[in-house]
Amino acid sequence: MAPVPISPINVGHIDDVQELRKARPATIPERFVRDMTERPTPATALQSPNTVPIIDFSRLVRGNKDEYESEMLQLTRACEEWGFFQVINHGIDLSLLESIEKVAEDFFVLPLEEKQKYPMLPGTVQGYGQAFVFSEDQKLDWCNMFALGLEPHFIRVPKLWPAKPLKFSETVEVYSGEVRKLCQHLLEYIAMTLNLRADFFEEMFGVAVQAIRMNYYPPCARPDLVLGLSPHSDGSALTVLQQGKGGSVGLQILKDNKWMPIQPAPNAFVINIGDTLEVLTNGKYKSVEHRAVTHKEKDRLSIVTFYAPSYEIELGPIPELVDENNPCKYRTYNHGEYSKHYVTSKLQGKKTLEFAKVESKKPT
Ligand SMILES: COC(=O)C(/C=C/C1=C(C)CCCC1(C)C)=C/O[C@H]1C=C(C)C(=O)O1
Ligand SMILES: O=C(O)CCC(=O)C(=O)O
Ligand SMILES: [Fe+2]
Repeated sequence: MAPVPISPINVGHIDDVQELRKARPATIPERFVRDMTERPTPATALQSPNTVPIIDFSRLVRGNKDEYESEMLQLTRACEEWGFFQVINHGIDLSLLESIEKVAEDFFVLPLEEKQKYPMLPGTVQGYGQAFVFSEDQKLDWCNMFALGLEPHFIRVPKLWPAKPLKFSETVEVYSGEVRKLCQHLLEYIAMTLNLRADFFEEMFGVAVQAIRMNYYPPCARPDLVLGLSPHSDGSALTVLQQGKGGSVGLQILKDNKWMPIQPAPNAFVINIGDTLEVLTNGKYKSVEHRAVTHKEKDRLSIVTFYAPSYEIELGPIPELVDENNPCKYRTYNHGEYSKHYVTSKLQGKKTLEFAKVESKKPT
């Protein structure tokens, strides 16, 4: 008997949102219209746009004793209470931030046929398209994505690196090298806020996995009905997000059970703690749920770097961070398996982290 083909995932037809925007249909296609409970919150019900803590990186690196100590306190508070912070004076050349934004914009404005030379196939996470779609009846995000695995090199898929715009690959390489160093330094300071050795994470992570994802959100005639990106927490250890200049305010985080918009500080990166740090710190530092909303007239671009341990490592709560007041909440698992679980599950709040939770003991 002929081998039975493994059934491909049937995701149905996925409309490209930039093309939809150009066609301006009279109504938003049903697959993008969210159920009432999922729709963006009316502005009046949002948490006021309180700014997430701002960390002045230059004060950590070369501040005097007082500056260093107050910045470290701020960093601790950010990781414990917010799971999000913005980093200013990060030392990465602003011209590089402009260049990555420019090549990303130039990529997204290419004709659809050109972008579709690099398809993100159903069930995969690299290339151009929509990730995390696994069925025909799943709601779609009002977003076009382009994602590439970067480090270690074996996760690269060379045929997905675009030929146009000409400077795309070169710019991604230089930018990612700088963001990688920033992640390494931030993790050193984060380790020290936990009374761990500065090189603790660097040593544990091995050759860290790094990926880049560019998200483009065209304007939407009915931003009240759709989501730019479904609520989720990131599977990474750290995520570094650059928001395009002049775009709408689109990122929202779940703070005290209410959605709060994040107003980007000029030339800053938004950093968030991913699931992996939540597990390693036994929940002391939180990976916070976030989503993106769209705007009636403005588009928005975000350039996101995921930084995570090598797939080989086994991880679980750091023993120093577990005690009778903070009992072990997560099991030990292989990070490669978690990554696989993450990229094969739909974005659904913090659901993917259930993979790592220790089953709660039933009262006897
Ligand atoms: C669309 O992709 C993602 O959202 C994403 C995937 C990142 C990855 C690649 C694009 C290439 C292969 C590596 C990796 C899975 C990291 C999110 O990344 C999160 C999820 C995990 C797990 C993680 O480490 O970052
Ligand atoms: O575009 C944004 O602001 C959010 C992006 C994001 O959360 C992600 O890519 O994981
Ligand atoms: Fe995210």
